[in-house]
Amino acid sequence: MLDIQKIRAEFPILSQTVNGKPLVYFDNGATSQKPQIVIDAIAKYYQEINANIHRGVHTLSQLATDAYEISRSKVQHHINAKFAHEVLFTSGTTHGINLVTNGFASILKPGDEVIVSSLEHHSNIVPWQMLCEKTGAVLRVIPMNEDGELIMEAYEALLSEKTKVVTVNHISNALGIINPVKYMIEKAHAVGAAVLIDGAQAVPHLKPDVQDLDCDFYAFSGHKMCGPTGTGILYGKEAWLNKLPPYQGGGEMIKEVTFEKTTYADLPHKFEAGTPNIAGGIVLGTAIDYLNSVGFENIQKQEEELLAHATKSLLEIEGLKIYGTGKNKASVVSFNIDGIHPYDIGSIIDKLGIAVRTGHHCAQPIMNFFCIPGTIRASFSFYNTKEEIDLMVEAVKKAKTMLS
Ligand SMILES: Cc1ncc(COP(=O)(O)O)c(CNc2co[nH]c2=O)c1O
Repeated sequence: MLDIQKIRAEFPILSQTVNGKPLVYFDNGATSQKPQIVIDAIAKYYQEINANIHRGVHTLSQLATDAYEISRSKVQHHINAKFAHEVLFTSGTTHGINLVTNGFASILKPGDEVIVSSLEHHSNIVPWQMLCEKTGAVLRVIPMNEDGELIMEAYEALLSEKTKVVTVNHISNALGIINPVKYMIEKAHAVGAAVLIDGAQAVPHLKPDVQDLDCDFYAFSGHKMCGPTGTGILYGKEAWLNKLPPYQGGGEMIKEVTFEKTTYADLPHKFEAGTPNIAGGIVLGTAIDYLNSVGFENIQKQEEELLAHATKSLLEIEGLKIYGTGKNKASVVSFNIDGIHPYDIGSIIDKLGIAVRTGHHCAQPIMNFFCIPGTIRASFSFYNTKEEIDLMVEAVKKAKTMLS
């Protein structure tokens, strides 16, 4: 059982006031808040071991290199990757997905098919559209139902020998729907397709096991899981990463450079050109240690209670509709109130200290499906409380009264 007040005391920002009111931070789907141990780790790096990594002969460089590679190893064990060199540091989910689509530009042929889902964030749609435009491959879309769930029968009907890639998010950022990714991966592999899982919204809530999932790629961002912005991970099966060409050219990613020919470094460095976000990569490991110290079972229990309380309380408001009513959900509630634009609700409750996100959440196809301009999205983390949800519900009622 989590001691929530003790947890909250570890997050300095949670004691902030906004517009003269206590901050109620319900935009965790956009980025999570950071515990003091993560904040301190960044300062500690720059105070004690800051140096460039991997080629320095001096002690500080070795200390920084060791810390960076220890963090890589922490990520490897956290996601249960077979090898540390299957774990690539990126600047975030978007970077990781683009690294993969860049690689497939030399693999896909005209007529090949890429399957995406209708629940995707733009970061897992646009790179694939760009890839299809470049290669003549065709994008296919898995439809969703009114509950915001992907229609598996339609997915299986889309699969064929033409399918070369299936890419889907583990959890939808706009609706909170948890997709049956293990099942989808099995079906994709049965036709010989590779699978990328966009884990951006999953890693704050669960520990992905990439070997159990058997996904070929798994991308996520550090900033969504109590880590620094500008950090992320792309996991790729060794065989796939050895097949893909480098994403960027430069220092670090080479074995030998001559004007006649350059040979590339082995994994993971082939995909890690230039000076990386050293502090961010090291502190991502600190964030992972922190979440594991809280315990994902505890996190999931707390967030399930928050989701249930928010869903029940919001539905007591007349004219309120929740989008994403499927049974398997993470702690996200997207909703609207009849006749009121989400932006108007969001901006009024902000004056009362309530931080939610309104709009299309970089998931415009979902909004088009529901024929809405956007939603009000409240996304909870383990450090939020039922009392905060009650404050949000009261604020929404006040906003509704003002706007009706
Ligand atoms: C499912 C999903 N995929 C990819 C991304 C891109 O991650 P980035 O590269 O770290 O930006 C996001 C960011 N989602 C959100 C960012 O702000 N509000 C959101 O819901 C996401 O939710």
